[in-house]
Amino acid sequence: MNAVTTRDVRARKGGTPLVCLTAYTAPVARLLDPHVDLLLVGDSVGMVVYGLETTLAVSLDTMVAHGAAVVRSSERACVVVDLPFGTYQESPEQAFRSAARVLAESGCHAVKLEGGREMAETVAFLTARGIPVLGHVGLQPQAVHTQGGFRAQGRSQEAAEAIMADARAIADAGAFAIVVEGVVESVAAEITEEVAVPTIGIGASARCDGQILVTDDLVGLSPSSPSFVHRYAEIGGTIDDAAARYARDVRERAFPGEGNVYKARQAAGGAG
Ligand SMILES: Nc1nc(=O)c2c([nH]1)NC[C@@H]1CN(c3ccc(C(=O)N[C@@H](CCC(=O)O)C(=O)O)cc3)CN21
Ligand SMILES: CC(C)C(=O)C(=O)O
Ligand SMILES: [Mg+2]
Repeated sequence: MNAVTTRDVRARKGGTPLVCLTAYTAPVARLLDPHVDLLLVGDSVGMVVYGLETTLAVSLDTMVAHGAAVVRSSERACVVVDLPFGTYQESPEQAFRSAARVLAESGCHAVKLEGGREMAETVAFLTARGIPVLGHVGLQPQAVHTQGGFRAQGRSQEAAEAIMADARAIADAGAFAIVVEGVVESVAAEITEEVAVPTIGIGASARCDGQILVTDDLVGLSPSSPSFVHRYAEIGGTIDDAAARYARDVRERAFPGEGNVYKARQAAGGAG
């Protein structure tokens, strides 16, 4: 089991900001693990890795497969796996079955689910039965069709109060932390002040107890990224350059060279 537990995450309320990133694959998990407190196997995998337009079509099997890869390739970070659309909203019992499968088959520490007051009963049901839950309020990508697209939430006083009530309900139900996505700074600040567990912001200002980003956005692998992202690298350009040089070398027969071929064995009795 990885070193950072969900209890450690919860205890960081008001302390050094929690460093969180998404990971979907073994090589990326291995690289990020020493640097972060929490690795999220997000259902954004559907958009980022599988080229889907939304996260809605991501299956539990997909989350289990990527979750297991990330768990196998990390030793420090707390690993959390998103429950995908349609695998938890129906009832607390459905959520428990889905979450139990994810924990058993991936080896992760916790699950994340989107939603506010309507999901509080489910969060309490899971936490009472041994499954730590990370909440997710504000912009909820699985609610893209009811929230009017991937757009900032809580801009009116009324909407801000609704998100505040959602965060409070999820925290009171036992979530160990809450992702707060796509809200203005004043709303993030108020939630962070009011709820007892850490807030982890994405596009929600610095007034949170931690931050999370999609790693492909961070490193410049996504073709485009939301405006709140800072691209710390441009890996896309590096891959483009490598592919262009490889293509040129193959066409010019400059690759493979002398050092890139298997040598025939000098065995007695001739070729082999
Ligand atoms: N690559 C990637 N990064 C993400 O942060 C991310 C995903 N994919 N997929 C799942 C969700 C969807 N999210 C998104 C997707 C798009 C915007 C976006 O385009 N936002 C606009 C503003 C839109 C508005 O408020 O009207 C922006 O410019 O930031 C934001 C969050 C966050 N998540
Ligand atoms: C953006 C984060 C919070 C997420 O839910 C995901 O990557 O799926
Ligand atoms: Mg997600």
